[in-house]
Amino acid sequence: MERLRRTMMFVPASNAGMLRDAYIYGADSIMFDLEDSISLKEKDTSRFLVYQAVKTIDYGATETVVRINSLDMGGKDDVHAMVRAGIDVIRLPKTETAQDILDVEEVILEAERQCGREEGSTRMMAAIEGPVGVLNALSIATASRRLIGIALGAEDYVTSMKTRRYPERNSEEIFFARSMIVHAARAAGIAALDTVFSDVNDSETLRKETELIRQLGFDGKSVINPRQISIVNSVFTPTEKEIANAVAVMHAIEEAEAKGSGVIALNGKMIDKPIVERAERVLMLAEAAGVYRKGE
Ligand SMILES: CC(=O)SCCNC(=O)CCNC(=O)[C@H](O)C(C)(C)COP(=O)(O)OP(=O)(O)OC[C@H]1O[C@@H](n2cnc3c(N)ncnc32)[C@H](O)[C@@H]1OP(=O)(O)O
Ligand SMILES: O=C([O-])CC(=O)C(=O)O
Ligand SMILES: [Mg+2]
Repeated sequence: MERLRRTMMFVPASNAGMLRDAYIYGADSIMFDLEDSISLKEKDTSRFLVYQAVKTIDYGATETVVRINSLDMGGKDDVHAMVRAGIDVIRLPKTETAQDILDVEEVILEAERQCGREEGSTRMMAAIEGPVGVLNALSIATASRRLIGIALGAEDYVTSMKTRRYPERNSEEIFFARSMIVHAARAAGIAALDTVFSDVNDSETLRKETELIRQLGFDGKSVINPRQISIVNSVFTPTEKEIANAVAVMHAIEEAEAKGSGVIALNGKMIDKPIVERAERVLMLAEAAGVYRKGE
């Protein structure tokens, strides 16, 4: 079954209390940040705090991700510590080329060998946060078998594009980047993850933005605050109506197949292979989210 990645919550690694409690809020993944939310002075202590947290806290089914620094800014030490601690996924920020991925992968492999961790078991994801990365999205997404997904980092992206974010105007300034990322991820068969929404008090706009990215085909979104989790999770969880429709589609196609046909009408709408595939995916996501059980 596909792993749910509806929400990936950033947790500043300098905050021991947040590191301890981060998994209780129900995000599918938690992402310890060693990069831009950490001041230069705090980098070493933050790395040590995450190392201790990942080694000693049982995060249960929650996926653990760490956002490292670039390799020339402490990223090598980040990778070694995180691989040793047993992190699930290493996220490379500001990825520009496939070579960036290969360079980090080399350090990961070296770290796995040094600490006796199974080779290949540390997964990776790449954040794309600038025009070069956006234009290279497909080669980045296909650079390594370790990659579980690619993500947009829109705050850095709009800064390098000399604009800002306009969530109140349908975010047209990031539509091209989002489209490139979702296409590259789908072409590579990995997850597409959207960027953060930074106004933690504006739940209405967050919901609208999440509905838009679901419409574009994304799997989930990064969040920065526990209050954002239930909103994003609910948008990415199939509704009762969607589940009932998917079940009806599966019944209809079974009926058609029993009669030797691959097409049938359901309430006036044609059902054939791609519609059945979509229904199967709705049921798989619903099952993974615990709102549906096969056979119901
Ligand atoms: C562009 C980028 O790079 S984005 C990625 C980097 N940025 C980050 O990681 C920021 C993460 N988020 C935060 O630091 C905070 O949520 C802020 C600064 C945005 C808002 O802070 P606050 O207004 O204090 O948050 P709020 O009052 O909602 O906090 C409520 C509770 O949730 C906890 N909490 C808030 N954010 C987080 C988080 N990201 N992870 C874990 N716990 C959190 C708080 O510690 C607090 O816990 P408590 O009730 O036990 O004291
Ligand atoms: O990756 C993210 O969503 C957060 C981030 O660093 C950015 O937007 O620049
Ligand atoms: Mg960024």
